[in-house]
Amino acid sequence: MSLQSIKYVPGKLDILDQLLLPVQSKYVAVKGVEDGWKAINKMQVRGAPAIAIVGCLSLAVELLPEDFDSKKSLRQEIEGKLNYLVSARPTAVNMKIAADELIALANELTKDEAVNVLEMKQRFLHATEAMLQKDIADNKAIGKNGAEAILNTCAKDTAIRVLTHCNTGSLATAGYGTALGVVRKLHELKKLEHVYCTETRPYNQGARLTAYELVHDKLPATLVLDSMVAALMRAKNIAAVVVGADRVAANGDTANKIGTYQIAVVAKHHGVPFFVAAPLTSIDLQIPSGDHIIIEERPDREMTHVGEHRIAAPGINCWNPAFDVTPAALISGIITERGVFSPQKLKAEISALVEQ
Ligand SMILES: CSC[C@@H](O)[C@@H](O)C(=O)COP(=O)(O)O
Repeated sequence: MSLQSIKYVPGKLDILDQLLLPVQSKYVAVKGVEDGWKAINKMQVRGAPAIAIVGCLSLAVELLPEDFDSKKSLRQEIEGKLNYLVSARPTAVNMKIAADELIALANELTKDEAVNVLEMKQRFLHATEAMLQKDIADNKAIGKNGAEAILNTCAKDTAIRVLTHCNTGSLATAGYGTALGVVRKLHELKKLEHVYCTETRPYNQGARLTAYELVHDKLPATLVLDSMVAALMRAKNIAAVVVGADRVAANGDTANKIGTYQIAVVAKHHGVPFFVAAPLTSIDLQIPSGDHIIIEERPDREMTHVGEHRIAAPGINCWNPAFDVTPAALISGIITERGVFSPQKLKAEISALVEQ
């Protein structure tokens, strides 16, 4: 079974259908933007970084065979299609940030008189293709920074037991993973005694995807239900929690998979450090706090059914927000490829980095 969620060569994009995992490992072709939008919306691909990469590469696949009579028409096509892709899922910011950067590039190339329409298309395609390699490099740096941060909170030679939520691994990214990259790095350093992963109802990213990755990579791991987190912290001496992010606001408030907030509350009660691991492309300095994050609500069916089998009483009302916002005050550190930031200093320190 494969752990590569995205396969791309110029003109051809295939994604591992995450709706079928772990029972079936099947790749589906994404032939253009419409396929990309549907794959993201239906969650055949999911996880904030993977959503952005698949969205942008779906546009690359569509543009490759097309001819444009002017840079203006190419620019219009790029802008319209990217904005459409942003609308597939609202909470994760990575697709929006990627779209803004690529639209800015298209604007720049349109104005540059030394660049013709063919060159403009080539330069645009290269920019989208570069996202795959950059994401893996960023994740490796996140893994290293996060492992160091967790080791720094523990006495020397302590056996590290960590808890993670949702799926943030190879399947949610171009490879290696963010929070799961931190866990992988601890294991590579021979410092990981055990990782616990939550089931992550209702879509079961933990039980289906994270558990699949952990078994595949032979990490010492145990699955727990979402309702077991407090008991787990009391019984198993958890050294740290590490989770991913869909959007981090300027004040450090973090939207992530539903259930993250209650894990952070429980971690605070037990004095367990709670880390968020995310690339800079998940950080939205444009919004002051988590109150401005749109939380996606998903169909009732994800709660009432497991596969084709109904588990909830027919007729019951459901509320199914896919994400929640963990207040910055509950977060010990935000681990990025450029270092670990305290939520309170995030905006100032990241702005200074970006200006460098
Ligand atoms: C590296 S993935 C980070 C987050 O996107 C992840 O924790 C998460 O919440 C994914 O939600 P999903 O609804 O599966 O796309």
